[in-house]
Amino acid sequence: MVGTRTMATVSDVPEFDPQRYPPFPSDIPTAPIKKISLAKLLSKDTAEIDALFEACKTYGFFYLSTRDHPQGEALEQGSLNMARIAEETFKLPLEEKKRCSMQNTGTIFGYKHAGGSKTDATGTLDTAEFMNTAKDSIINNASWPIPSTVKSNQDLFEPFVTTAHKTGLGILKLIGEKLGLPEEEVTNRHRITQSSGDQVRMTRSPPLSAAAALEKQIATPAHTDFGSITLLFNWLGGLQIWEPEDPDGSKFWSSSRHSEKGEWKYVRPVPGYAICNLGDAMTRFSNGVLNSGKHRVLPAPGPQGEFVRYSIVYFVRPEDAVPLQVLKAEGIPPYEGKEDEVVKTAGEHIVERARGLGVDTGNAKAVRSDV
Ligand SMILES: O=C(O)CCC(=O)C(=O)O
Ligand SMILES: [Fe+2]
Repeated sequence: MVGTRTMATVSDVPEFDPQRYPPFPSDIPTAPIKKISLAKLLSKDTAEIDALFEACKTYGFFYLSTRDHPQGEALEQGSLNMARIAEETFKLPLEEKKRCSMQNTGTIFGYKHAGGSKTDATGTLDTAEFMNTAKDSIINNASWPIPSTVKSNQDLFEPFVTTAHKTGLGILKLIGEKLGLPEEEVTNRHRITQSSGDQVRMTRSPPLSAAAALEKQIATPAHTDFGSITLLFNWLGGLQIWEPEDPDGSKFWSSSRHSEKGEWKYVRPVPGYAICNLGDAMTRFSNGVLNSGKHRVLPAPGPQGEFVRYSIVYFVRPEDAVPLQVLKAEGIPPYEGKEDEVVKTAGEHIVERARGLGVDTGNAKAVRSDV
């Protein structure tokens, strides 16, 4: 395989080419996250919904099948289209990528160059490039700058965004039902027509280097996603999730994720499955019942580490105007904080997170109100 790669000229060989990737090593411990069938969820299979709910209360991560229902097949095909566009996008001249930089949008939409954030206290820089395209640029004519490769492929973005949003929302509704939330409590917070932080993220990070320690090659540092649910497509390993040592020692898994005790476990990429995880908004809405799992990305281990790594992510987030507060339902412990606590909206929270990433959000509110 590698032989063919070195014989061909660089431009002949796509970087994103899952056919060429060797399997994930069989001798590395991986996180035991559950496989959930999209077809069974869509047919309201109660045992499958119970398994989904259990996954969301523990790891907050699960595999979602993409080959047992046409909706899943559309998602998988869409993710492949997105990854091919990602390769074209990252090859664009730096000026074109910087025209769309997060600094220019003043928010989390747009381009982040590799090395845009720190991965540890000694200032080691991350190695992943991101291009984030707002759902609202695709569906609702928002005027954020987008690169030429996204503009010329709007016809491929549109069905991917629509299907990913519909799939994510469908899962959120099932989880909401288990918590005792009426369906509209979930749907009215995630309408595709409303301004939100939903986005398609394309990522690219370099192969494993023998010259540096693994901890100095972090593509994306430890974080939790801050929306409601994330649909992730990756073809090479490298994603790790945090497994707390004693999750039952805390009242909820969601609080044990802050524990210093535990270990990072790789998530094996499995053909025919997306990886889904909940974000912080769901932990907040459910007062800690649901877990937004901590994770990070390293270069892929073993022979997979020879390849440039791409991933495609769709983030479903609450509408900008939604207050991030505990919801009332039978399955949610009542909020015990101050009644008069100032509650942030999802839109405000996003501006804060962007600032945390070093983005100058000085005029972010003015820009966002254009949407
Ligand atoms: O690339 C991956 O596998 C995960 C990316 C991720 O966690 C993120 O973009 O939030
Ligand atoms: Fe993430």
